[in-house]
Amino acid sequence: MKARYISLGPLIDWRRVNRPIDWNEVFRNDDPVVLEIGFGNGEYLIRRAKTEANKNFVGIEKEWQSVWRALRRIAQNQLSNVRLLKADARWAVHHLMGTGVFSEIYSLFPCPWPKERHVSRRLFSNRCLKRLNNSLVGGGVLWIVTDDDVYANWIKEQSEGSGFQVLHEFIPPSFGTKYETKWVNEGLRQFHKITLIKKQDSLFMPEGEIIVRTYRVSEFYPNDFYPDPVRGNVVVDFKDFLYDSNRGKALLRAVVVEDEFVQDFWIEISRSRDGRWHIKPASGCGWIPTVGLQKALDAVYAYCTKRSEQTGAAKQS
Ligand SMILES: C[S@@+](CC[C@H](N)C(=O)[O-])C[C@H]1O[C@@H](n2cnc3c(N)ncnc32)[C@H](O)[C@@H]1O
Repeated sequence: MKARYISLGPLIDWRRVNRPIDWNEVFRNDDPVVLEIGFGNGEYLIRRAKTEANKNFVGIEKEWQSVWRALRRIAQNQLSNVRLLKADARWAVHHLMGTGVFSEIYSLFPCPWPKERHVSRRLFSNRCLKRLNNSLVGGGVLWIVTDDDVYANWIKEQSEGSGFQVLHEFIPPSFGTKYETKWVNEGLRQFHKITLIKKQDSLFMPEGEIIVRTYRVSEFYPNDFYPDPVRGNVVVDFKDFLYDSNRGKALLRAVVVEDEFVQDFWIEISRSRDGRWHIKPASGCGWIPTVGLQKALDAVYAYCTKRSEQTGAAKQS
């Protein structure tokens, strides 16, 4: 059987590029750039990229399988005007997108998270809408299609003070995506379309770039290791702790909640050749450099330093 290769070329490795991303540089032209959030299998994104060759298309999606399917479609259609980001949009819109860069942003059937306790997981919160306003060009349009009445009204409420004029209409199916087909098969004949037209800047100040510091401590005491949790705008809880004395390595699991964004990752504390201990987020956990992640590292560092002082003093006395 003939092997099939799918180029990873259209997938942007956002850990290695300058942020915010310079789309003119990425596409090597200054054509308008359109962003789709949560593209799923990418049917609509690819269809538009094929028919609107004078525009560039960027898709964000958090699931690998979806990204993979979209990459396959890009390869099959030999498209050069599409790029994909495998990222959580709740983080990416704040850290990767830049200001005044998109002519249009849209999302088809975003997860409505209907349960009250999951409201914080919804995309298109007031903070997110303000940020999306910033990343649109003047007069740019953000539109969202949903089957969910509650979610449609929630988005309208969230748009308060975001600099958008809001239009609400009902439209028939026309996108041909997996979720549209699913709802049509379940009998739905029309969907909510919320169109937000940028009328003024939202005055939202983007957060600065976070640089994750690696800490060094001279002593490390692994017994009963439990740094204090962090409370406030950012919530950090420390969970499991694993220690391997032979390898001089410990792993501490941290759960960081900041705004609508949750990260669950391991912090590595390892001894280097000079005998000192390094505290850093462990590689391979898919963490993202945020204020919350920095606070988690700060808390571990503060705890290690405090224990080092206490235990050192106890040893001396
Ligand atoms: C209900 S599906 C809709 C998919 C597609 N637009 C369609 O119409 O078939 C929602 C999609 O958004 C993606 N998604 C949900 N939350 C996301 C987030 N925070 N960042 C990026 N993608 C997200 C999901 O992985 C999923 O593919």
